[in-house]
Amino acid sequence: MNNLTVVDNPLVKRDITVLRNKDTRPADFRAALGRISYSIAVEISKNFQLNEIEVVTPLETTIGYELQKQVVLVPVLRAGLSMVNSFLDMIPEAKVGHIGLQRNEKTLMPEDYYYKTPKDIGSSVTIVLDPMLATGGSAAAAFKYLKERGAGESYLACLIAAPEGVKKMYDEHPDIKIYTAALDRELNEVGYIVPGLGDAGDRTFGTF
Ligand SMILES: O=P(O)(O)OC[C@H]1O[C@H](OP(=O)(O)OP(=O)(O)O)[C@H](O)[C@@H]1O
Ligand SMILES: O=c1cc[nH]c(=O)[nH]1
Ligand SMILES: [Mg+2]
Repeated sequence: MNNLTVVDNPLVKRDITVLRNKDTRPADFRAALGRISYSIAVEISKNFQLNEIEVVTPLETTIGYELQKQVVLVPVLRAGLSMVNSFLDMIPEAKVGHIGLQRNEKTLMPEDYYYKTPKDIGSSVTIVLDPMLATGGSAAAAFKYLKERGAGESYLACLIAAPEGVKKMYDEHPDIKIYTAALDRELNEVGYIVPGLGDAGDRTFGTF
């Protein structure tokens, strides 16, 4: 599907392996997740438009560049939080909104518990951060909320995507470009991505 870019990079492949390993402890899990997030941020930033500006070096005046649009990062709580610092390192001028969603373990439907996004989202580039795209219910709900508030140019940054989630996003939000570090085989009978990495929130914060 043309809404999906799988970031192809040897360091990302190595770090996805660290994340998949069931014996990786939370500190190493967070570190690998942060390193992959840098690569995803770079890939997404290739879409950004620039304004030319003048910059005065110690020697002369020359052409420089600034981002045309404000960037708004929107981590989906909880697991998306672990991607924020890497994106902010790359885009320090970005604003950060938050969306709280938790999948109901029986119905697999997302249940919302928190929203806070900047007012000028309509003129910004919005990047939703969530390491896991499983059924796609959470991502689709996040973009529904953001579009209701006027979001325009928007991207989804994830680490592992399932084909089911990519399809749901394509069906409901075909304008959203998804960037992932891996496209996995399928969802299992309880809605987990396989081979996957388990529950990203639990593995990030040690809540198992
Ligand atoms: O595509 P979906 O089927 O909606 O599943 C993906 C969602 O599940 C995980 O969050 P979870 O509900 O486990 O919340 P948590 O981050 O607080 O653990 C993940 O971080 C996504 O938000
Ligand atoms: O495999 C999955 C599916 C949803 N959420 C996760 O954290 N992992
Ligand atoms: Mg979870």
